[in-house]
Amino acid sequence: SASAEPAKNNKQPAQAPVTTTANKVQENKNTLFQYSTINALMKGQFDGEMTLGELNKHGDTGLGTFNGVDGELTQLDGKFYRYTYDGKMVEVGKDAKTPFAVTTHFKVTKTAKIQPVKDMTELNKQLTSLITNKNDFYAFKIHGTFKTLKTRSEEKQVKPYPTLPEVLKDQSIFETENVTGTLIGFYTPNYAATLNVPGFHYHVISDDKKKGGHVLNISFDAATVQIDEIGNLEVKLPQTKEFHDADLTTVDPEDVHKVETDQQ
Ligand SMILES: C[C@H](O)[C@](C)(O)C(=O)O
Ligand SMILES: [Zn+2]
Repeated sequence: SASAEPAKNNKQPAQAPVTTTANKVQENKNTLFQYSTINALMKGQFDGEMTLGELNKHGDTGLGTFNGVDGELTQLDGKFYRYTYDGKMVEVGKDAKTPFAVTTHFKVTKTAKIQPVKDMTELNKQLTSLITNKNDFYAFKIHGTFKTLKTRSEEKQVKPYPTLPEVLKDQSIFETENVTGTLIGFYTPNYAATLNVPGFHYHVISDDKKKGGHVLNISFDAATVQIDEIGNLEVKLPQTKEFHDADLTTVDPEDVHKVETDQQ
């Protein structure tokens, strides 16, 4: 018999899924990629497997450190720089490895005016007022002339590695004035404090690529901040024995706060 005509599908076409603006925004939000976790770094896991070349696939703007915690890592426009223990800024090739770094393909979702900032507490307060979703992650970029800048770096360690707080007891500190450059910052919600530095974490690099490091304090006149609201987090977990064997729940976020901020 003649093959029956396929039954007319007289059903209405399936309704397109209703997407709320939130979902729509969610789909378009950026991703933060990080290798390893701050708790692993705090416990002295200073040798990662991830190369900067690999990291670069996940972002063009970021911060972190190098294996052996050999100085401060700042990534700007897809290039990596090390601010060394003795205060030199050197560009680093893509074969170098990192035990902890965060990066994103920086995408400006909003810009805002920042009023004069007398210290980091003030900067954090102003950026907090610009954070619309406190449980999202954020990346920031501020290009300007920093009236005062206090940064740190640390010396390359040898095995058996101490903990990060042990290393940073001997951090080197640099205080400079009138530095023109780019401040790169990340905001991590407190609920993610075992993964990344809770609150704000900034690294800086001068336009002349001579100064930089992990920012302990800063002041500047009015500036414009570029904000990148992040709605996705990708954590690459080290496939190392030390990562698999570690108890990563015993780090006190207060200890992280202490090593990440100005204690002097
Ligand atoms: C050790 C270095 O300063 C790093 C990873 O940027 C940080 O912990 O703040
Ligand atoms: Zn840092």
